[in-house]
Amino acid sequence: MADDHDQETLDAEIRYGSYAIGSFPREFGLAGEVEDNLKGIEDNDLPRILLMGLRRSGKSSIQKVVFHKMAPNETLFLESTNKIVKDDLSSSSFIKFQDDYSEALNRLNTTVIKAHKVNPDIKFEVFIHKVDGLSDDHKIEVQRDIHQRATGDMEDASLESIHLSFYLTSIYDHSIFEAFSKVVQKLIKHLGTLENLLNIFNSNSGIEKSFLFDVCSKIYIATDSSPVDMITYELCCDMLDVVIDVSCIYGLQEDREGSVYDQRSTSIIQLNNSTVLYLKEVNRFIALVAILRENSYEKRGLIDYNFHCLRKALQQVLELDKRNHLNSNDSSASVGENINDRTGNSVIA
Ligand SMILES: Nc1nc2c(ncn2[C@@H]2O[C@H](COP(=O)(O)OP(=O)(O)OP(=O)(O)O)[C@@H](O)[C@H]2O)c(=O)[nH]1
Repeated sequence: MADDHDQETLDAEIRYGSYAIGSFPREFGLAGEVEDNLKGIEDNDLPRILLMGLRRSGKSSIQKVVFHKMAPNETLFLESTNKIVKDDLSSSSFIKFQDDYSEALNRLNTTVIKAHKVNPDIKFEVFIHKVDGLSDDHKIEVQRDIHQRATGDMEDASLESIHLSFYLTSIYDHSIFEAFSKVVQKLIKHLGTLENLLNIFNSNSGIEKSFLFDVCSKIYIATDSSPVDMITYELCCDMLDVVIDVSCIYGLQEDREGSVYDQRSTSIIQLNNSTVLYLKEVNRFIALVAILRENSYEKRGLIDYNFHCLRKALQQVLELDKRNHLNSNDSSASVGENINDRTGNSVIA
């Protein structure tokens, strides 16, 4: 796919052999465990997210900020990457935000058409990146324009069936985490079940909003069915940061042994606006973070009990997925189906 493009203007790289391993940097001490978890699953079976975009469009920065906790301003010193690797699985496309994005749109169009020919099941996610310098009105205008032009190009090529999803992103706020969350959620087979479980938990516990977080990356892999607003998501991300940071400082033994996040990880933070943040460990990689009103928190025993039931149910779903996958050798399934199966099994569990 990349062979036909000019290396100066198109850089396609596989950043992650698998989402799971990529999302747990080794310094976090979990990569080995994830690898153990994935034993028995062929490398070829793992889902891949391919980041593509023009030179300096921000691909390395996104990877570093989302998965390696790099501070956004440190990305200013990142050097250009010169690798090009071809791959035909699940794909994400990144458009660098610039005044004239015609070149990026042309590249997007060519890439999508070629990739679709190779594999009609590829999902395309377009990140309109570096929008931090734009006003809110301008952002909407740019998104509408890019959406119209990109889908118009697809129609001209008689490929109306290709669905492009668009996200406005920046590494300087939580928009990149939110966008990545939505991309990853499309790869989760049992998303509906997870969502239902969270709905039941919320309604029986007086909780307003709850998220299942991939602890290391702060991507949320599922939430209840009420709409997500950015402020709530940011608050939950901050809660997770606080818990991990405090654990890093006070939770490790003197020889720095042990994990900063384990089954004892739990935290309640009461804010001065009658809101309570509630965090609990679900498994080695996933945490539940919920928001509730102070008066609902009076029934803490009930919430803890409901969480206990939720945790068991979530673990069953994740375990079931993993077992199903390991038992399934159906090589005839479409790539899209495989991606979903795999992710539900091993990537998130
Ligand atoms: N304002 C702003 N700058 C960004 C954002 N994301 C990345 N950048 C900057 O864009 C520049 C290029 O980022 P890289 O991550 O190196 O881009 P790349 O696409 O990996 O570049 P190549 O490896 O050359 O293809 C860096 O100076 C980043 O700090 C963003 O969301 N907003």
